[in-house]
Amino acid sequence: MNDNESVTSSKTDYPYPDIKENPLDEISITSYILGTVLGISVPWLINAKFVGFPLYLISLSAFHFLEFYVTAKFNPLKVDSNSFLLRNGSGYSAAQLLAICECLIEMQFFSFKSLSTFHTKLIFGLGVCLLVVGQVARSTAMITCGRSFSHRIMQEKQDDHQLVTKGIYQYSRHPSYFGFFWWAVGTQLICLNPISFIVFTVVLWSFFKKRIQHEEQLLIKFFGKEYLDFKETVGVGIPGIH
Ligand SMILES: C[S@@+](CC[C@H](N)C(=O)[O-])C[C@H]1O[C@@H](n2cnc3c(N)ncnc32)[C@H](O)[C@@H]1O
Repeated sequence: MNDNESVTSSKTDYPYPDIKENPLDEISITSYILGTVLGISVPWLINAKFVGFPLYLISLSAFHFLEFYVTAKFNPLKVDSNSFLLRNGSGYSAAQLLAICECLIEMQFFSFKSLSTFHTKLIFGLGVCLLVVGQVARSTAMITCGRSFSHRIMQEKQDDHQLVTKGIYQYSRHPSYFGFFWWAVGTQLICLNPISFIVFTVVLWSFFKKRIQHEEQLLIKFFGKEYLDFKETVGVGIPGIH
């Protein structure tokens, strides 16, 4: 076996992910914790006073696991321990903490945290739909974009960076942001969290608006008219972001 063969998977052309960027102890512990949260939350659904909270924990652990898994499977050259997206900035951690505290406090002290009325059932049902659509869109976008996807915005065009306009990109030109936004809004609807619903919607809307503007300036620099034509014909799917 020569040096090249020793680092190349026999099933794909991809070199093995960089081991220095992928501390195996950290990755295995993170996966274990996410699996534990999922493992505790699934049986909790059966006897929970309010199913929104364990369902939220399930969607949160599945989301962060899938961020790493899909990157590792479909874009292995870009996978690293940050691919779980758990270190997604202090604002993101604070928002998730707020959502957990709000849900637990309101479950204790407020009667609206139950699926006993038509309105709460409707909000909960809408939340489940949004989080499923959001998660499917997010993971499908990462798979479709493949090697051109990166959690960090590329400031320089990489040799293997190709403009993706097919598959789910025919319906949204930023399907992973579309997915993230609606998934996050959906999580707050299933929790029946009025405060966090407003906070998540406003903060994520402003975040993606700025991010898309910045990302598109670079994409126009990389792909010129090809990107301008794409921008002209395909929308984003987040209200107020064009
Ligand atoms: C976090 S990914 C998000 C991709 C896209 N904005 C989305 O929501 O699906 C960011 C990277 O994807 C690249 N990117 C964005 N749109 C792309 C497209 N249509 N084709 C190829 N690369 C794209 C950007 O250059 C950036 O480095």
